Amino acid sequence: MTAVYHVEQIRTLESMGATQVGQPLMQLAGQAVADWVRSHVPTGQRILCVAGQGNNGGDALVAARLLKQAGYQIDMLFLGQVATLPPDAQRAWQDWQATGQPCLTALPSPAPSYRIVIDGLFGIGLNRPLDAGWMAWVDQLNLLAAPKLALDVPSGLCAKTGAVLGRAVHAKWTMTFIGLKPGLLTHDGPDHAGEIIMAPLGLDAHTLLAPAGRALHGADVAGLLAPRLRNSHKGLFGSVGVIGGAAGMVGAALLAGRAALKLGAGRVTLGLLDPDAPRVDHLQPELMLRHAEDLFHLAHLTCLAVGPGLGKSADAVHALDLALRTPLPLVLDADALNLIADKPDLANQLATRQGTTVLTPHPAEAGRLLGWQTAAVQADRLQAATALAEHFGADLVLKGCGSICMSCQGEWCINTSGNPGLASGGQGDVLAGVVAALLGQGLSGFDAVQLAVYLHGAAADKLVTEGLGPVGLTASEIIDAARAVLRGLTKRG
Ligand SMILES: NC(=O)C1=CN([C@@H]2O[C@H](COP(=O)(O)OP(=O)(O)OC[C@H]3O[C@@H](n4cnc5c(N)ncnc54)[C@H](O)[C@@H]3O)[C@@H](O)[C@H]2O)[C@@H](O)CC1
Ligand SMILES: Nc1ncnc2c1ncn2[C@@H]1O[C@H](COP(=O)(O)OP(=O)(O)O)[C@@H](O)[C@H]1O
Ligand SMILES: [K+]
Repeated sequence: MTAVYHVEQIRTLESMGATQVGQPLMQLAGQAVADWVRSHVPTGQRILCVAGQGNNGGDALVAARLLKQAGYQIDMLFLGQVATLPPDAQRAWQDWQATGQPCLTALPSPAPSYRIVIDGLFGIGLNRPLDAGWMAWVDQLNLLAAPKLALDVPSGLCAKTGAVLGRAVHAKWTMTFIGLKPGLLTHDGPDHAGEIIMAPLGLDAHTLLAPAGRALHGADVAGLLAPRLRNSHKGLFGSVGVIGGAAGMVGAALLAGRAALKLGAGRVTLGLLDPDAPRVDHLQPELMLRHAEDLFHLAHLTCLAVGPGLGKSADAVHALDLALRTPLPLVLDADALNLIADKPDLANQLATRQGTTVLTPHPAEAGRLLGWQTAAVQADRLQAATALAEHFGADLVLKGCGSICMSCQGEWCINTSGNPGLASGGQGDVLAGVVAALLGQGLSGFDAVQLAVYLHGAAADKLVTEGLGPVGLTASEIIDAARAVLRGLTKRG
């Protein structure tokens, strides 16, 4: 379990930790940076250290001094005002001055060839968009060929949300202090943070403060599905129904159904809305293809996924209405979510239903459900997911880079698997099918969401590692790869 802390919690930990550790945390932060650089960059190399006007700059100043002492050539670019530096950073500035080395206020021209750039412009104190002057500085840093090591957070990235506030440093590595922040893991965070290096600064944050959430890794979901007894039968693994597949969108329901089957559902029946839908899936003849309304007469169903290729016809509304009235665990995706956003009656049914419900919105669908612009959802994905869970009392995933899994109780984690190979049509249908398969096998809504989201991303990562994609990765390919990843995550008997 990797803990994730809200920015305010990091501040609390800082003040608790300063007394626990017994020395200024900034010294420890600078020391951690210097230690890391010394183990990655040969002594004597030229390094650019950039410090801004807060404690993030103080970390850079401490690291610069220690690296200078260790024999590196340091160009110290200081972009703050000495008089307004916070006390610890001011001390770090004085210590740098005492080395007799200058502080630059502009990059040398032409820019020297640096081995590495240390970014200490802004950390968790960034609280508003960068103005043109700061953006120009970030642009200058990004233009340098040397790889960047961001301190705590890539400058310009909001540590809380992962939104770029105007412009942000593209780091190859981010050394983050005390604990992970949500913004490193979601939205634009992963593209800017690069590899994350944790520097706890001697604090055992966990024992001081319960984290707000978690980063989702394979170890968190390994063993959620128990190994199967030899004396098993298909009735033990769920009978999943998928409702969708209106004219022109039958493929979406097929993808969800195939995914449910290959991720272990005992039986899968598709309820298709297209009157001319095929009666058999020749690629996956194990699927049973029916008309949508037929599904409500099947006594053996244990779980329903509604939405893949559903459309917004009267028949779709009727099927969704019936589904919401069943006590079955439900997965609601795509147009099922859009219909709920459009129709207060359906929204009310969802908010008051008793059974397990899992919502799988992408940001635009989440925005429709909340009455927010998509941009507002992306501007604070965690807040949007929290608002959805509170409003509908459902477990959910807010999809996209750094998918947020949120329980109906407000427990959350941010997925670390996946890549842009998943940004193609049909991938959401597959995810909905995987969630349904796992609900069918008896997982709770939140466990099913976490395992499905992790598997879906890890499947894409596996394919990329094997040399497929990410460009052109198809949803169909994800299904078999997810099955292979699941095999590795299931407890051995
Ligand atoms: N306080 C502590 O005990 C520790 C703090 N640490 C470092 O301190 C950082 C936080 O320090 P600060 O709170 O000083 O914050 P920052 O150093 O992130 O920057 C805050 C400063 O930038 C200004 N600012 C914010 N947004 C701006 C914008 N868009 N344009 C221009 N100026 C803007 C603020 O007014 C403030 O002066 C952490 O990220 C971490 O790097 C570490 O040294 C660990 C210990
Ligand atoms: N850049 C990305 N990184 C990680 N996961 C992604 C990325 N882009 C898309 N995904 C994932 O792929 C899936 C796409 O779902 P969705 O947008 O509903 O697709 P569709 O409607 O075409 O089926 C989601 O699970 C989403 O989290
Ligand atoms: K920074």
